[in-house]
Amino acid sequence: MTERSQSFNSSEKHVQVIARPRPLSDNEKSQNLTSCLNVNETRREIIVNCKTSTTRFFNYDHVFGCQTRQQDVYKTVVAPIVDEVLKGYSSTIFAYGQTGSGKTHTMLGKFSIDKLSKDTVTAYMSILESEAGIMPRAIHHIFQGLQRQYIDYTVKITYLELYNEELTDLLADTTNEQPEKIKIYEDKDKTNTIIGAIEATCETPFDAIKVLIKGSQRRQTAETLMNASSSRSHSIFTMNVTMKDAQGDMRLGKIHLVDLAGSENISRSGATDKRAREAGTINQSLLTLGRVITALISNEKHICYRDSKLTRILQDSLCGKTITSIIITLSPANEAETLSTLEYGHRARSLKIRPEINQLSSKDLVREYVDEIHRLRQELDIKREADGIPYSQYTALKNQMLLVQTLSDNNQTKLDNNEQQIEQYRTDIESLRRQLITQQQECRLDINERKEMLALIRHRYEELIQTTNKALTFREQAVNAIQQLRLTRSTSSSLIEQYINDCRAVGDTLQVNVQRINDDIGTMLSTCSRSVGQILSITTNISQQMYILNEKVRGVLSLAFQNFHTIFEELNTIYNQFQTELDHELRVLIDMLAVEIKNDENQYEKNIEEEILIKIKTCFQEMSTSFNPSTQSLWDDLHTFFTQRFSQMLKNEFKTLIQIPEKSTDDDHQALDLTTIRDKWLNEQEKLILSTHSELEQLVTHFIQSLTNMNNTSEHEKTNLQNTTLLTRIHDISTQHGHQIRQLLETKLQCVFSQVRDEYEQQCSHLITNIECDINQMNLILQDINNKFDTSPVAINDSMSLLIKQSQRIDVMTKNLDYDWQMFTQSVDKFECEAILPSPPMAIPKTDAAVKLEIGIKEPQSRLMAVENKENIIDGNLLPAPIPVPSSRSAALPSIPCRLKNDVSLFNI
Ligand SMILES: Nc1ncnc2c1ncn2[C@@H]1O[C@H](COP(=O)(O)OP(=O)(O)OP(=O)(O)O)[C@@H](O)[C@H]1O
Repeated sequence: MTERSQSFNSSEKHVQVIARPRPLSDNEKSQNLTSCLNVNETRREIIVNCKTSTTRFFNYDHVFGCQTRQQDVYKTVVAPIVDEVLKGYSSTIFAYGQTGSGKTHTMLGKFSIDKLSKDTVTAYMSILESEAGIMPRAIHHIFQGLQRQYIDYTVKITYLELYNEELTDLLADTTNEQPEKIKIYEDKDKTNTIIGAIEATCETPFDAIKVLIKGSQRRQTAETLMNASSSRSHSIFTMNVTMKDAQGDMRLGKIHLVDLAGSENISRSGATDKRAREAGTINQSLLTLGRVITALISNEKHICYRDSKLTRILQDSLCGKTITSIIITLSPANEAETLSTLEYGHRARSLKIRPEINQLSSKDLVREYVDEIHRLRQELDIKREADGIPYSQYTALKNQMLLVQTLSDNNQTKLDNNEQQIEQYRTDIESLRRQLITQQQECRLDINERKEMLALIRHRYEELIQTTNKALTFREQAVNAIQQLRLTRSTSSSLIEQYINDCRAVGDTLQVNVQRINDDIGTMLSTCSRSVGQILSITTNISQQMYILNEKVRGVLSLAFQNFHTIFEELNTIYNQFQTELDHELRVLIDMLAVEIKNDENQYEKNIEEEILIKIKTCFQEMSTSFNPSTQSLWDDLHTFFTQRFSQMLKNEFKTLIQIPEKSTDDDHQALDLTTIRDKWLNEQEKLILSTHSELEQLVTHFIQSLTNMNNTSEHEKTNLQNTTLLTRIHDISTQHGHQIRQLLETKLQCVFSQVRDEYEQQCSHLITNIECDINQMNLILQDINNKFDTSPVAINDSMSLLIKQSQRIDVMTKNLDYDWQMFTQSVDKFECEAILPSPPMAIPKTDAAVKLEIGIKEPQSRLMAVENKENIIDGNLLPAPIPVPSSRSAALPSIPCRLKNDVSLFNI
């Protein structure tokens, strides 16, 4: 047999006592208090480790550990009792213990009042939460059982508070200023009935929960030192359940859930004055309860129920027909109170009970009602007698009553007759009722569904209301925010307008400034472009000037070269003339010698003749040899001299020209001393001419010396006649022609140099003037640009960059000019090398005397065959030695005029 089923079927039982200690609170832990309890749940035993006395052991019907969950307490202790209530038993569950030991926690639990007050459905759902106590769980359990087991039921709840021996209806309307006084009425059966208390009829568990919430909120609490929210009152939550099963049997179930006030004594709780009274009263009630329990245990005749309202209300619960349980709650840190509570519980456990089911059939009910009517009549008689009604009247009344009774008896017969009819009707009604019940059940199910739906809708509605409230709050906040925004916007818009105006003003100023700057830049740009144009025109001008100069230089050079050519032609002519004359004289001499030789032919032996012929031939050969190199050397010297002079002259001239603009551009502050340069140049030219003159003289002297050497060589041949004559002739010729050559050269050179000098002077002065003019112009432009930059600092950067670009371009142009000049110089050098060299002397034509001399020489030669030298005699012509020319130049040596004409392009710059 299970624990649940075995509990109340036996005839006699004792009051169930359950012990439930709570864990140490944070406050107790902070005070380093320790638990005096040990719990053995299996053996249902509590061990108290007493500090002052020996260890105490207590056994109960159930013992829970301090960590036992609410649902386990309910399941173990309360659920079996509720099952019995649903069968029609009455039951009472007390929570007994000192303040703060956990009575309210066990009975109501952390069934948050705030939570409950807000949302009933949520509260109801939280019944099954871990911290919910016995009351909400019992409500849920009872309604579940009723819906499952019975076809009809009513649940009525009363919720009373006993405070200071004053009963308060916790379900009464608080707005009613004069609430109805609650009285306890005791009938002749010594049964106490409470009159004036509201019985809340609950159709659904939600209604019951609502009632519980309402009562709990009203429950009066007071603060003591021992518990911050101590309950100083007893609360009695009663559920009366009338159940009707399918057979029509009625059952009356009843459950009292009693949360007693703290059981502590006054001194230890610290209560004083009013609180002391409260505490005293509390203890008095509990003492009475204890005394009642003791009396019941001792089977005393007189049980002092009437000593307190608590015992009067709970009289039927204590008298034995009710299933009674006491849950003793324990504070483990308080040894004395714990012991007191444990002893109280232990004593209560001896209380015997014989629970009876409260089941009534319809006949029993009718009989009960008839008995009740009879009892009431008797009471009325006694009352009337007590109130002094005259007996005659009473007799008359009694007769009347007897008459009524007779009539009643008659009627009773009729009634009995009718009763059968009624019984018949009842059977019919019963069958109808069954049908109705079936329909009702269906409807109930439907209603339940609808109720659940309604509950859900209500839940949703409440949520909606909450949301709407939130939305309204939010709307208000939004409206406020919008108003603030509007305010801010109006403030901001004025500020923004002001700001825009300021910006516009600044913009206008900026525009004006930008316009001015643009104008300045435009002016500067136009100035710069003008300057650039001017610089370009200057550059072009310089280029033109350079080109003109170049052309002029080329003309001068051409003229000079023509002059030199003429001079060389003349010199060549002179040379030819001299050569012819010399040749002529030599031939004359040879003829003379030949005549003399013929005359002396007889005087000399053949051997001597041959010897003399050899000697003569050698002599002429040497003469010729010594003469030709001399003349060749002379031409070489002349060529070198002219080449050097002319080249140097040209270089100096152009360098001077080029240095002038360079100087002027590099240093604007240095004045050009062109006159000094020019004078210097002229002096140098004069010096050159003088040195040329002296060198020419030296050359002529050298020439004469060469001829003298020739003479000496001739003398050396010991042919006095020949030598003397030849020497004399040669000397004469040399003197005469050397003088002529010298004079001619001097004249021509002076003429050429003066011409060249004049031309150069003119061109240079003209060119320098132009360049000076251009430079001045450029300086002016630069000055102008500088002034512009000074007045318009904004455009400095652009103009500077432009200027830098211009100066870079000028640099480039200068470099180009320099490069062109170098090219030009190189071209001139090349030209000099190619053009200044005189053309080689032409072959000397043979004269008759020469031919004769040659034949005269050749004949003995052919005879002798020993002394013939073929190198210098080719095809019978006597050739002069070739002019030594450097090999590098010999490859390209065209005639001077042709070269000048063809190479004009070389001088283009
Ligand atoms: N078994 C338990 N487990 C955890 N906490 C508990 C337990 N019993 C009680 N408490 C806690 O102890 C404190 C006091 O409990 P409770 O208010 O129920 O005591 P009480 O006996 O009803 O006091 P009073 O007589 O003053 O009303 C509460 O904070 C409660 O949550």
